[in-house]
Amino acid sequence: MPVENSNTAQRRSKVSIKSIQSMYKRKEAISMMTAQDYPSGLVVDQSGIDVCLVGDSLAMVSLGFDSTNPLTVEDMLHHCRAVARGAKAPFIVADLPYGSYEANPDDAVRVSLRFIKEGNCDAVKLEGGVEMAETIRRITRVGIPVLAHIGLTPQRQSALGGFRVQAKTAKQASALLTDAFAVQEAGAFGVVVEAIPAEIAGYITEQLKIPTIGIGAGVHCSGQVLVQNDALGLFDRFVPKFTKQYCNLNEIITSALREYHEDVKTRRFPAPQNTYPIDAAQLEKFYALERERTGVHHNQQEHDEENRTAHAAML
Ligand SMILES: Nc1nc(=O)c2c([nH]1)NC[C@@H]1CN(c3ccc(C(=O)N[C@@H](CCC(=O)O)C(=O)O)cc3)CN21
Ligand SMILES: CC(C)C(=O)C(=O)O
Ligand SMILES: [Mg+2]
Repeated sequence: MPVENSNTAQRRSKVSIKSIQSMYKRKEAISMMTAQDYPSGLVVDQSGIDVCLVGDSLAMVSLGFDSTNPLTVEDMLHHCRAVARGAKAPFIVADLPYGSYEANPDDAVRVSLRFIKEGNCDAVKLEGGVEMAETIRRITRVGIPVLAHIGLTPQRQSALGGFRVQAKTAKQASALLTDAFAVQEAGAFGVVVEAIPAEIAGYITEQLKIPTIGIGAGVHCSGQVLVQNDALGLFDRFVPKFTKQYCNLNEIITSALREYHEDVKTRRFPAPQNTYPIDAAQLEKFYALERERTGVHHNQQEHDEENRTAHAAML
């Protein structure tokens, strides 16, 4: 099968904050997908997706934690750098890790600068509404675009009582709208709205003059985001209602690895085409050297015979 070489494939141009704003103005839906390493960043790049989120969900999908909270800044920077090597064209947003930005705006500015300077990202994302407005203002003031995240904020799952749908009551919906206005006013270039009723997300989208990026928030948002592992069927824990699984990579990969395992056991792999030859004269010479060294006569036919005997004994 011919494999498209990324060196010869045409490179699309870099998505900027300006292109995001122009998509929003044209009412063109913004597509965003997470990535956590070089290959997952590469496929986000190759599939034409606009925005690549290095989501802290990687704590769960790549590192196997039960929540996003244990992820450190150093962990996240390591993943961001790998994603950036693969996702050349998409606008790259880094999720600020839990505990790195909440205590005060100075911390938030410092850590955000690290994600631009050392993480090779274009923007940062942080969870919170009204209470994070001052922090968002401070980060944007030093020239770093901020994506806000309201509704289900997974880093606060303990206070929320788990990964629960938000804004299901009129009062909570009003509070969420207040959060949305606050992050917009603070200078966020967009806001992720997670796990809220579609009508509320649609209403917030109408009210704002910055794009809403929905995950479990219905079709009326300005854009959509999914965790790549969920979309590809490469995660073993939960399947949120809002996920659309486009393929089942877990199944495909497991069956491929089973086949490999069988090939090794049955010695179908490696086949001659996976094997390096040696010039016959050189091989004869080598055996001659060995005869001299050991005094034992040894040739390839004998060697093959030994292998067959050993294999038969194993079965
Ligand atoms: N793989 C993965 N995908 C995600 O979307 C994701 C993560 N990890 N980690 C961080 C957060 C956690 N998220 C989640 C996790 C579970 C549900 C979930 O199970 N929701 C229930 C509804 C619960 C209720 O009744 O309110 C569902 O059935 O969709 C939702 C969001 C979203 N984020
Ligand atoms: C689900 C998205 C929005 C996220 O925050 C993540 O992947 O961490
Ligand atoms: Mg996140």
